[in-house]
Amino acid sequence: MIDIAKLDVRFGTNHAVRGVSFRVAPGETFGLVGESGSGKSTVLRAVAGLVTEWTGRIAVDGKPLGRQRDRAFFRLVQMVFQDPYGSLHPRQTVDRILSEPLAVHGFADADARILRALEEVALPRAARFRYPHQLSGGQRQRVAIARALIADPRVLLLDEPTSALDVSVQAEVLNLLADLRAARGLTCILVSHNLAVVAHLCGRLAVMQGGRVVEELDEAALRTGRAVHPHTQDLIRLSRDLETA
Ligand SMILES: Nc1ncnc2c1ncn2[C@@H]1O[C@H](COP(=O)(O)OP(=O)(O)OP(=O)(O)O)[C@@H](O)[C@H]1O
Repeated sequence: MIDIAKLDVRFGTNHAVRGVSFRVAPGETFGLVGESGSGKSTVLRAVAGLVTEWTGRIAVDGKPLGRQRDRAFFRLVQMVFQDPYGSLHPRQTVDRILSEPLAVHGFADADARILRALEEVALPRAARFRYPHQLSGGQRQRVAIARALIADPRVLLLDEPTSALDVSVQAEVLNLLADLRAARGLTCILVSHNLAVVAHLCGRLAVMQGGRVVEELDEAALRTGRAVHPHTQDLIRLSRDLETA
């Protein structure tokens, strides 16, 4: 369970997130959608402990989080970023990339876990000894997902996890994420500017504009296309345009 109440984030004079509140039930995938600069990533990064200039309340599994997080938190809550090239160390093999979190969290069965993780994200065993530049964009994102999951987190924060990928592999990675969160019972927040991507994975979502949540939609509203806020209508039109482009 993730509980966010009256979250405010300021970067100097820029009031980036303004009183955002929502709850994510255990095992649910909640979407945050909105145009560029609306504050989606900042909300996610505050939950992840990567942004510390926030006020309000963030709680995971009933436990309120402080601005500084400990090692136990980073085992529980993991994040996948948009650009796997940027988030994977270019001079580390996949084996090293996957070994590091296991060493940090003191796992003794690293070898078996790495092989299981590769299988889980449908990468061949041979990928273990490759460097990021020797993999395709989709394969790199699979490595980033494997790294996020290798120490068995409960919460997965996904920041535009498919937008840096070719259209042809976006659906593959989205389907992989859907399978993994179901198999592992993960609680997820998915951020995207593309409502179609969010609707694919999320039963509920919040629409952000100018740092605020302007509307929360559930599955029924998504299915019927009912959206009362004009900004949501704009996002629906935009994602249709992206689909047909
Ligand atoms: N580290 C930072 N320092 C200063 N300003 C920041 C920082 N991170 C984000 N901002 C500002 O906060 C606002 C919200 O940015 P944020 O990245 O959360 O938006 P977003 O909706 O995720 O946009 P995008 O889809 O383009 O990533 C923007 O005005 C941005 O410039």
